[in-house]
Amino acid sequence: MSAASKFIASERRRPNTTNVLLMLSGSVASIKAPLIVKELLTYNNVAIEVVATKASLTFFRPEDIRAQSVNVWVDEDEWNPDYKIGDPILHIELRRWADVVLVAPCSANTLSKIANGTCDNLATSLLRALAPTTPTYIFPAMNTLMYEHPLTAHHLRTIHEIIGYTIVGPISKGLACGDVGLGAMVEWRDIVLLVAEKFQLTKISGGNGAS
Ligand SMILES: CC(C)(CO)[C@@H](O)C(=O)NCCC(=O)N/C=C\S
Repeated sequence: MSAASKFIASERRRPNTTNVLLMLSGSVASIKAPLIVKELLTYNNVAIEVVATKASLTFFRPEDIRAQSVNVWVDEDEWNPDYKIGDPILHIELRRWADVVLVAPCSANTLSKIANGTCDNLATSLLRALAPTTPTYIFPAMNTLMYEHPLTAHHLRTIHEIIGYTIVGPISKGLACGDVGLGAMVEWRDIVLLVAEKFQLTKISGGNGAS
């Protein structure tokens, strides 16, 4: 039984739940992924599925997310040798399931793929099949020199104007290579707050409230 056949959107929907699809790409900022997941799970009625590009796996440990009972889907989960017509297709099922998509972080490479309609992995295939009506937030994260490259502005303009994605950040701060400048992903807490506000999420009550 392939991993993909385990995910059928219609079987995964729960009433009054916000389905958050977190997409990770090959920016160092993917180190923040477990923190984003952990914080999202402090809210009521939130379900999370994570889609990781191959390059993003350099920066975080999937078990740090799977340990929180959240799936981390990778390219290998999409197709398997016994695929047959009629089997569920993972990027389609995940696209059907998502109420909101966060590309956090969005690397220069994934940004380029999105802007050009390239769909050569699970993440970009999902975005390529996504309805423009699904709120999608792009969080660029790259070195300043990459961010200031003319193609970055072109790609950002394209995905905003043609597809309608919302671009959030980047911000200026210390970068992975020691540079300080524009290109850092917005703070992971602010990513969660954006979703919480947009979907009027409420914090799970109880506990010592120290979260
Ligand atoms: C890595 C992190 C999250 C630490 O706070 C922040 O610097 C950031 O988003 N950087 C953008 C990615 C980066 O730095 N790229 C690599 C070469 S500079």
